[in-house]
Amino acid sequence: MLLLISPDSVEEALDCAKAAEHLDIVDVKKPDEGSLGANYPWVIRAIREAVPAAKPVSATLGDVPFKPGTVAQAALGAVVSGATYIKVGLYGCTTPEQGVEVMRGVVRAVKEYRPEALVVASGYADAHRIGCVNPLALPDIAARSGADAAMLDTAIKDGSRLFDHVPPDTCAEFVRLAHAAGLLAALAGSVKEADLGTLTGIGTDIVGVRGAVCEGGDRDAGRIQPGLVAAFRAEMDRQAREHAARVPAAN
Ligand SMILES: O=C[C@H](O)COP(=O)(O)O
Repeated sequence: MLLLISPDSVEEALDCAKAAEHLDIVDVKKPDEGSLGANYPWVIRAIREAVPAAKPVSATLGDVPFKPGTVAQAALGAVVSGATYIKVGLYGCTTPEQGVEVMRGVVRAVKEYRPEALVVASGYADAHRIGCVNPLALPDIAARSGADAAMLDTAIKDGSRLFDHVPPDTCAEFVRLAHAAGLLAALAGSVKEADLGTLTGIGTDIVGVRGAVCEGGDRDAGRIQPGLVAAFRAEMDRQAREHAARVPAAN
């Protein structure tokens, strides 16, 4: 399982760089503009320069409306700025067809510029609270649009967590559907160390985290702490070892 950490500024990205050996993807966002809030192109560029070249930089395009042209143009902005994972929060899409239309535009904009970049279609575990597409529709939306990964995060960061809205069995089904379609499966939403055993067990490819590695567990007021990133990674590695010992045939 890969660890994606979401700094909100160049300063926090430098803290991530100090813990670079413990993380896999640096995910640029602007949490004060929403759960998948988009940051400025110059911040993406500066963060790309601040973290080791071997670590991919991801950028979120925002909790986007159903405006496929607008979102495709934003996607090009993110990839030109140096991101090689492009994450789209399908906030304003109420049907799978709308999601596919938005994602097709993003995939074309990104892949025409940088074919090896990965496109991530993200839905929301608490979709029922905001009226957007069902979490289990995401793997199909991602596959039909040519994206590389399907993801879930929480839209409303009020302390409720991924498993409060999408229980582990349903997350397992999400991962199964993504893998059956040849996609990576990414999960996030106030994930804590205690969730890592379950996330490992169901075969999650990428876990996205912010609050759990911020001072005081506070994703808004707290800053990312390199020591917390290292501790989170140590627990991930411990869970991976335990899982491998339990299910040797799968490894
Ligand atoms: O993509 C990952 C998210 O930023 C997760 O943030 P969170 O752990 O604070 O919910």
